Amino acid sequence: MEFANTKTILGGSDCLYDRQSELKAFDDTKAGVKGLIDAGVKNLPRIFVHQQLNVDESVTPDDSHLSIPIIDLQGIDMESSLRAKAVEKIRYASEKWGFFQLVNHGIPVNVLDEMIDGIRKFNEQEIEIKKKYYSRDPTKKVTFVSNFDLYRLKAVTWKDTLSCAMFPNPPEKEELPEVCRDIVIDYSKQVMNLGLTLFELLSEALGLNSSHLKDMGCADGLLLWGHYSPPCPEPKQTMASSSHCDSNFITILLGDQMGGLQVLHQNQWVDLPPMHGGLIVNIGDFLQLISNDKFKSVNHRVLAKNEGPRISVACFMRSRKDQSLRLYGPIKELLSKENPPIYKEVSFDDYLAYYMSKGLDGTSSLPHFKFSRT
Ligand SMILES: O=C(O)CCC(=O)C(=O)O
Ligand SMILES: [Fe+2]
Repeated sequence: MEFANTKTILGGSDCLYDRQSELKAFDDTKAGVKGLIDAGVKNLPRIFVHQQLNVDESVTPDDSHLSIPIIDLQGIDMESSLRAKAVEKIRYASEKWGFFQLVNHGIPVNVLDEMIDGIRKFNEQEIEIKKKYYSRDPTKKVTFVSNFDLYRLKAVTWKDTLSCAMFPNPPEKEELPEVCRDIVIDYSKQVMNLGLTLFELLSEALGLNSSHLKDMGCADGLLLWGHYSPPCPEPKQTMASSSHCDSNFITILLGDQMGGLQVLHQNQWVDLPPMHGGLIVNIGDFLQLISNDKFKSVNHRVLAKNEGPRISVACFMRSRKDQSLRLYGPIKELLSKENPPIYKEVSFDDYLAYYMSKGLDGTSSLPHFKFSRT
């Protein structure tokens, strides 16, 4: 693959290039960013260069004021005072941070480690096997792809992703890659169970009946994304994930020990330090919408590193795909004269169509669905 000598078109003072061809050349390799490293690429191809990156303007929390809340789920089913404490902390975290970290969540640490290792094995196996999964077909339950929105992005991000739609209709076992199929099945089941508990706690944190969010279908679907970001030759010029908000209800995120995830809090990028055995939860746009802005879907991003690989697994809890036309609006029980609905009703499909058409440009899609009040 040739990146350096691609046709250059000069227009005005801007140096444009045949970007589409370079994107396509990269996509056609079906080998992702790992394929570039394997091919010995020493400089960052320009499709990956992000303009005006402020990667040095981040803060590493050294005091509790700037560290993401940690929620301990130990004993919450046995003791009502522990549950009340967890619910209160979840409410605070969901309102103020849109993110929290979970400990004692019930998924054994060896399962977490195996999940990370499964994604490593998938990416580090023979390219010919990986290539068979490379696809941008949204109807497929299992795909491997670099940058699902490759052709819409201003700059490509430094990562490859294995995507598995695991609930409500999981793929046949044989459809999942052999090197990680057992752990993908086991891990996603355990995350689904944890997700159900979290939706109970989130419902209670909103002052609703425990089963409210589950009954609305928030936990019907689970999409698992395993990200793999190999060592990057020029990490300060690109990102492993650009600034974005997730579109779904909640995301349950597992990271390895490399770090790199940052969350935008009070206008500062705050590092989320890796925590072995812990999980991260973040609120997505749809939960912000149905909670009428009580809970916040917050921008986050992942820095590229010159070491690695960095591996993470994001499980997106969302409604069933076959019910993606169901309309969601602010929950009636949360509304009052003082708290009128901020958003119109919208289906997940329509929301996603707008979210995707906008590309991950770092701005929220939510304002587009607000009632205009004059
Ligand atoms: O890799 C990470 O830590 C974050 C991934 C993420 O934000 C996403 O997949 O939406
Ligand atoms: Fe995300």
